[in-house]
Amino acid sequence: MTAAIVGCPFSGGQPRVGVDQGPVHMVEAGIVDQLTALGWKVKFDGHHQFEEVNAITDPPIGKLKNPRLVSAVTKAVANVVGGHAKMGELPVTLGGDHSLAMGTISGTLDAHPDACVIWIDAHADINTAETTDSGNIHGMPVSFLLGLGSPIPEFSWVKPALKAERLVYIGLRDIDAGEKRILKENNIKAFSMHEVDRYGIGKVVEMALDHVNPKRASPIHLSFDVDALDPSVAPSTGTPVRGGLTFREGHYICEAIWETGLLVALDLMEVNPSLADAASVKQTVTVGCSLVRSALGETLL
Ligand SMILES: N[C@](CCCC[B-](O)(O)O)(CCN1CCC(O)CC1)C(=O)O
Ligand SMILES: [Mn+2]
Ligand SMILES: [Mn+2]
Ligand SMILES: [Mn+2]
Repeated sequence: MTAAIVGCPFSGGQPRVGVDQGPVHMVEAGIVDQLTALGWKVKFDGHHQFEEVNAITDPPIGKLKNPRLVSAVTKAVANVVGGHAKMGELPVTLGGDHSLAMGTISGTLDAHPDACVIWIDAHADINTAETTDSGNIHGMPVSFLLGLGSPIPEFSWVKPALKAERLVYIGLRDIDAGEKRILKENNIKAFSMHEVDRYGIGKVVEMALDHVNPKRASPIHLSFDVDALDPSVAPSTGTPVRGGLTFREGHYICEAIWETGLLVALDLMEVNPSLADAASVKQTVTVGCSLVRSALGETLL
């Protein structure tokens, strides 16, 4: 089995400096060797460079910031991820901000049209151009993938290839008013931290899989935003929210999804190695690498 590390040093979907260095720190922490030690054949052809894309002038479109940059980069990522998937490889995309998931999931759905998406996050990332308050596109990728909101010409390449019933969230606890409306209107299944507390992570993952993958027959794209974890576990991230997943809950999700044998793509997003002291940065990078290993088969026994 081949894992393709897709390093995406990209921060255009949000305003905080540093999240583009997330992939660099994870590779420097040894994720390639760690996956090789697990038995994976690992492809890493260097981090994807987006400088040439940075050059374009890119005034906001409505509230959306860096729209042309985000569109161009995520389109490139879609081609890269889709290409690896079509070669039967497992793309492991290291972010970089979560707007990248517009590209990774587009790529996965191109190769695996019947894939389902399990989105681990404190946030729903489902704002449309009409509902966003920040204009930061890392809060919007899911709306593009579902084809919600008014079409934006600069994003016309994004096909609404994701069906609402093929999407499930775990870890939600900071949802904007507009997003709450969108989740309800589209009957999107979401297990917030309340459900995690109430049922326990084991039952929540089982219910999430029962919802999007009842026969355990569809490929799974796991999109993991490290801010789903409690800030005490992953402090160095752009939009931390208290009351998150424990270290073990985060790892259980990855272990349980690996156990299905259905994982076809993984995103590990929003590690920003410039937002905390050295020890906290190291902790966050280390947790990110550990989650990737667990999603790719590392077990405790
Ligand atoms: N929903 C937020 C946060 C998105 C986070 C994206 B990520 O990939 O990290 O999941 C806005 C959050 N909002 C900002 C102002 C606060 O007062 C309330 C929360 C947005 O900017 O759309
Ligand atoms: Mn590549
Ligand atoms: Mn996110
Ligand atoms: Mn988030």
